Amino acid sequence: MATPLKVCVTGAAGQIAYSLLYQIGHGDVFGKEQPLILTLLDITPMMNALHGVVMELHDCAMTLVKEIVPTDSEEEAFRDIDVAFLVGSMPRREGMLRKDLLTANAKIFRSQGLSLDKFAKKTVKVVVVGNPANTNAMICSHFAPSIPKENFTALTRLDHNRAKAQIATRIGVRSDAVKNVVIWGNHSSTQFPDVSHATVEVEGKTLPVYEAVKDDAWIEGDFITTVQGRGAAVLKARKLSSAMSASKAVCDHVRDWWFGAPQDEWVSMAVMSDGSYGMPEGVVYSFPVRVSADCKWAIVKDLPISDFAREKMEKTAKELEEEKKTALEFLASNSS
Ligand SMILES: NC(=O)c1ccc[n+]([C@@H]2O[C@H](COP(=O)([O-])OP(=O)(O)OC[C@H]3O[C@@H](n4cnc5c(N)ncnc54)[C@H](O)[C@@H]3O)[C@@H](O)[C@H]2O)c1
Ligand SMILES: O=C(O)CC[C@H](O)C(=O)O
Repeated sequence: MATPLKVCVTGAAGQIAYSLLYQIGHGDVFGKEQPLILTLLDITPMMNALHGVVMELHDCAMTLVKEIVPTDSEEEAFRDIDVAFLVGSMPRREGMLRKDLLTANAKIFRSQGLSLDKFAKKTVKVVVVGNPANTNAMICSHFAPSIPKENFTALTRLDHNRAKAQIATRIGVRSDAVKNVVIWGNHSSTQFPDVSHATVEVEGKTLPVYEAVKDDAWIEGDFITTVQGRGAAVLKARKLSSAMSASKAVCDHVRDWWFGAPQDEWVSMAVMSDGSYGMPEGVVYSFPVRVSADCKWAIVKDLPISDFAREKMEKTAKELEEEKKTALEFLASNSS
């Protein structure tokens, strides 16, 4: 049997983790042959609830899970880990602005960046889910300088899945018939869900999405605002943020990173910008990426960009630059 992979989930007593942990333990992310050691981090007041989650994980009788370590210590949670799912943070409640989250959560990601730098393997792969996910990933990477920048990503796969589902429903096909949508930028209401390069298979024929939908006004209007506002709409309806669809998307993101995404398709991942498409370097920006079987992602280059698209891509980039400035200034004046 393979050596166990050491995987950490933070926010392990929260609602996303409650769905996510079963999927990881069941082999949906790292495969059905990969044994796992799970380290579960949450804050001290949540330790009782976390013990309940551990009891349930045991009761799932999952053959791949060799050991479960619940803890409120970052050192214990991150020591020698291969993969980190950074879910733990305060979610937005109704009435809160995203900006409120920035300062509430920035300190968490500074602390976790510093601890990853000290305790995790240098090859650790990190996906940040806790909001504002892109900027939290930037902070984490900033405070973990000994870990390569390409090992830090943030989740925009939920937005990617939402975009695919909206198009598939509109055309009346399965969601896997829709390929190569792109989420550009921030996991926020400024994100740009773009289907100008996307295709859909309808009755055995591959068509551009624009041609199959035959309603440019919808694609450039309601489709975009629906995807941009989907998280807020779920929050309004449930009074809690999306957890089932978020955990499914986290699994899609890390499984594709681990095993490679299908070669005829790209996926959206928020990664450290290298300036591609003229977007600013040093912010964690969602791009279309191809992922190879050796766990390496690469931004898809040279897609033609219309004036309509560029304006939207720049707007979301500007928001990320502002978030970065606010977060780093806040952390500089709040040193503990
Ligand atoms: N990127 C996305 O697509 C996406 C989608 C949905 C939700 N989210 C975000 O994911 C985060 C978690 O959502 P949730 O619904 O599971 O929230 P939740 O409140 O149910 O759970 C969050 C958990 O994190 C824990 N936590 C807080 N500070 C911590 C710390 N320093 N270390 C470890 N754990 C800590 C809390 O105690 C809690 O158990 C939120 O920020 C939410 O906005 C992101
Ligand atoms: O707080 C929000 O508006 C969004 C919550 C979450 O990130 C989502 O996309 O479902």
